[in-house]
Amino acid sequence: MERLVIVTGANSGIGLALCERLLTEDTGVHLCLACRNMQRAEAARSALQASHPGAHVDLLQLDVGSVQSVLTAAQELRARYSKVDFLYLNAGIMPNPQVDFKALFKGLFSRNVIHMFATAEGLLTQQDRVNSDGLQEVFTTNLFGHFLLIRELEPLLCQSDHTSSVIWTSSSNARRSAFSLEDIQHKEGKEPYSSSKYASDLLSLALNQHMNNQGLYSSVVCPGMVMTNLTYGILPPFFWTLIMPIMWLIRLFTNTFTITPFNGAEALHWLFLQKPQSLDPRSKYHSLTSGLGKNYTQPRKMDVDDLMSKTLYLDLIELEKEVRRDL
Ligand SMILES: NC(=O)C1=CN([C@@H]2O[C@H](COP(=O)(O)OP(=O)(O)OC[C@H]3O[C@@H](n4cnc5c(N)ncnc54)[C@H](OP(=O)(O)O)[C@@H]3O)[C@@H](O)[C@H]2O)C=CC1
Ligand SMILES: CC(C)CCC[C@@H](C)[C@H]1CC[C@H]2C3=C(CC[C@]12C)[C@@]1(C)CCC(=O)[C@@H](C)[C@@H]1CC3
Repeated sequence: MERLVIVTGANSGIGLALCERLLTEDTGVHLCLACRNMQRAEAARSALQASHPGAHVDLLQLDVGSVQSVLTAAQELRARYSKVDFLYLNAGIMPNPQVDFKALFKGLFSRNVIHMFATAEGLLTQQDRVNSDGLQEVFTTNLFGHFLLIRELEPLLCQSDHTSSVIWTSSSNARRSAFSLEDIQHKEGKEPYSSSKYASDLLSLALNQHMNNQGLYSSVVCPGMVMTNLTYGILPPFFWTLIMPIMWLIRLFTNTFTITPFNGAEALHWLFLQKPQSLDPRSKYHSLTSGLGKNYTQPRKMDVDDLMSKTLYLDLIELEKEVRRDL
């Protein structure tokens, strides 16, 4: 039977590469590209249909950073479809990133150099802002908008005799110490990206605990270090041109430098082929590329605990009530 796959942030980078790979895997797949910019979404659909003539590709206007847009989009999805098989929560932002060059230089000569290149731990800060809903923008885009979308799509995701998969594009940059239950939106700190990605790891665990019995399974993925609009935004273009040979060289020493969106989409594609019941809710599934260019997926245990994940889940439900009240 035709499987319906919704991908947020599908017009570029890892999301678009995933769509390409899914159509190559299964020409019968029914894709829905959920994007904030319809011109870019149209361009993505044209590219997909050029390489896969006759492919079934729908478009949906969705800005996950806006509560009203999520509610409107979910209503449209409920009107269009009777069930959802895969929901890839892939849209994400890292606004105004700043590289700490002092830490980078220090790290280059430390024993942690590989870890530093794999996770960017301690290297990056961002400048967040408050959106028109009065919420932190990174938190809303990377986490809360997606949470609301799942809540709104429960009738399509949770059905008897049917399982559905929700797959978060998280990151190895997710770090417990960047996240606080006292400040889930990360209003205070300078690492909203890391905080939001750690929150997605916690939330995925909670979703499994609350919703597996309704047929919904959640997983998290790290695509590795991929050259996309998000990464190109971190340094000026001339700098990237300069260091690109170094990036390919680093790839020989770490399997996390997947570099191309096709490689980065490896774990997202791999999860499409698995039975959701067979997956480990406490593992993050990493896209990896060997020095010789072989792609593979590897589960790695996450630094998450049940109490934190449950508390975050309840806090998000509370926040959801508040934003609905304020609409
Ligand atoms: N690149 C990397 O090395 C890594 C990336 N990731 C994650 O992968 C995911 C995909 O990013 P990547 O492909 O790298 O980067 P891109 O910038 O290429 O893709 C991000 C996508 O998200 C969309 N998006 C951003 N904000 C919103 C919004 N408010 N509503 C709807 N869509 C939105 C973008 O749309 P638009 O074109 O309109 O901006 C774009 O399609 C992100 O979640 C990112 O955090 C994780 C680890 C590493
Ligand atoms: C001199 C060096 C060759 C310069 C490269 C330094 C940095 C700009 C990169 C080193 C590690 C990279 C990295 C990311 C972005 C660019 C670097 C900081 C990510 C943060 C991109 C988004 C993610 O989610 C992470 C998994 C990436 C981890 C590594």
